[in-house]
Amino acid sequence: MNNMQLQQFPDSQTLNAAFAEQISAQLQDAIAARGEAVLVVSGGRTPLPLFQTLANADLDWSKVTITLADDRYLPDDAPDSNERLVKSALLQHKAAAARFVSLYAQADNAEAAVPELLSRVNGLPRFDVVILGMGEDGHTASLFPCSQELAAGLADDAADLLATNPTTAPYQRISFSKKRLAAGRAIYLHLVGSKKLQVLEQAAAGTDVAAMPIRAFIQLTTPELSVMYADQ
Ligand SMILES: O=C1O[C@H](COP(=O)(O)O)[C@@H](O)[C@H](O)[C@H]1O
Repeated sequence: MNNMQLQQFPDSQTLNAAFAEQISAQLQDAIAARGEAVLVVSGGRTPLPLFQTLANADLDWSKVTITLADDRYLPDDAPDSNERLVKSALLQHKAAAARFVSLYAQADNAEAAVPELLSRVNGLPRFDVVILGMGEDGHTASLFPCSQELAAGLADDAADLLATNPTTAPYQRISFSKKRLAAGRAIYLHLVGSKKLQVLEQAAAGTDVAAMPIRAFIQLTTPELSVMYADQ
């Protein structure tokens, strides 16, 4: 069963302007209702221009906590660290006042870092806005179809986060579980490029979540997944 809502934009500049406005309005509503807001973002290549736009949003960022849906298990100065991207593009300008919760802790490997990271994220309230990305294999966050940990990451009784070991992508990963992400008040999927739309259509046409983990979010009903898409 697919319940997603697709918002299609003529280009990514128009998408980013509208998306940043929507996100700030939802964070503002959360602050008005509960005194704070939690924003979960993704890494990879897609979100950079969105982050640059959102960083200038007029919002009381000091009441906003930002974390990542997932990260590569890398220190924050590594070129492929999602945290590095967030710090350099989103936690700037007005958004520099936000609190950032990192998914990196120094340990022998990602699995060994999980207990400390779990205690770091345990106190976070329900996420107000979750922005997911998607890979061409249908992975989202770091819930990869190829990884042995996928079932644990998709389980209804999953812990908030886990280490994953993709075999088709570099680096060990730390990922929030489907359960924790899907409990968000608003859940978006941010896609740019026709190849990504084809992958989404392929995902929407089937039901096997293990084959394409993004399906776990396409199937959500409360809230429905909002897809923000532009061809380029
Ligand atoms: O590895 C990752 O990939 C996905 C998709 O990234 P993109 O470069 O195709 O936009 C991303 O959502 C995730 O956060 C990241 O760790």
